[in-house]
Amino acid sequence: MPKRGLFVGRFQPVHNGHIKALEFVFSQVDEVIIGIGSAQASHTLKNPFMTSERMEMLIRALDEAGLEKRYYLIPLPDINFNAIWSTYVQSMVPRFDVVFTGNSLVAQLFRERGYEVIVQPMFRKDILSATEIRKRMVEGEPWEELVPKSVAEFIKEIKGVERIKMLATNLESSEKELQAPIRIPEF
Ligand SMILES: Nc1ncnc2c1ncn2[C@@H]1O[C@H](COP(=O)(O)OP(=O)(O)OP(=O)(O)O)[C@@H](O)[C@H]1O
Ligand SMILES: NC(=O)c1ccc[n+]([C@@H]2O[C@H](COP(=O)(O)O)[C@@H](O)[C@H]2O)c1
Repeated sequence: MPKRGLFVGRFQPVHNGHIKALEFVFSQVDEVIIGIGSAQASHTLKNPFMTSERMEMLIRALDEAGLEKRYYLIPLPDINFNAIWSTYVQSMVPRFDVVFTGNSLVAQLFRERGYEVIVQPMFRKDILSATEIRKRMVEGEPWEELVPKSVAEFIKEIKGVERIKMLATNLESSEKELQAPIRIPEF
């Protein structure tokens, strides 16, 4: 039976840290299950990309990195119920033997269910973070060097930066509306 590893992320967007982490995971097991977390979420500043777009980024980036082992991409909508989350994941994906993560909550939830958990190495977390990349996109700073070339091209194809900027503008104007003094209409 092939040894399978599970790796969960939101991939908003896929970046070079994910690929480095996945290179490590691919080196440890025969097959990799990649769970796409918060799969229901899109069009928000924290989760701008749809699951279909995140899948396309992963396919292109893994191809670019020459990671040719068998992998499965499985969307995982949030259930906001930590106590049963690992059991829920188990019900959504094929059998796996070991979990790779750098997220301490994910590690704890799987360890408590008896799974082997390997904390994967982190690479330049100061800049290789999706939060940093989204921030740079909103602020018009260079972000392309932090993601695989194929992902940068794809984000341009789908006008991803324009989407994030629009989401930031919408948020700013709704915050302004909330702060505006309440005017009582005169009758
Ligand atoms: N720089 C990195 N090096 C190695 N692994 C990373 C890096 N950044 C994230 N990961 C791994 O990816 C998984 C989380 O994926 P996720 O898409 O949430 O990344 P993120 O960059 O932390 O996202 P966000 O900043 O949007 O919260 C975790 O297992 C984490 O250990
Ligand atoms: N209760 C839950 O729904 C639950 C618990 C732990 C992790 N998760 C998800 O797993 C993913 C973990 O990825 P991050 O490392 O980006 O947090 C996220 O999508 C997160 O929402 C969900």
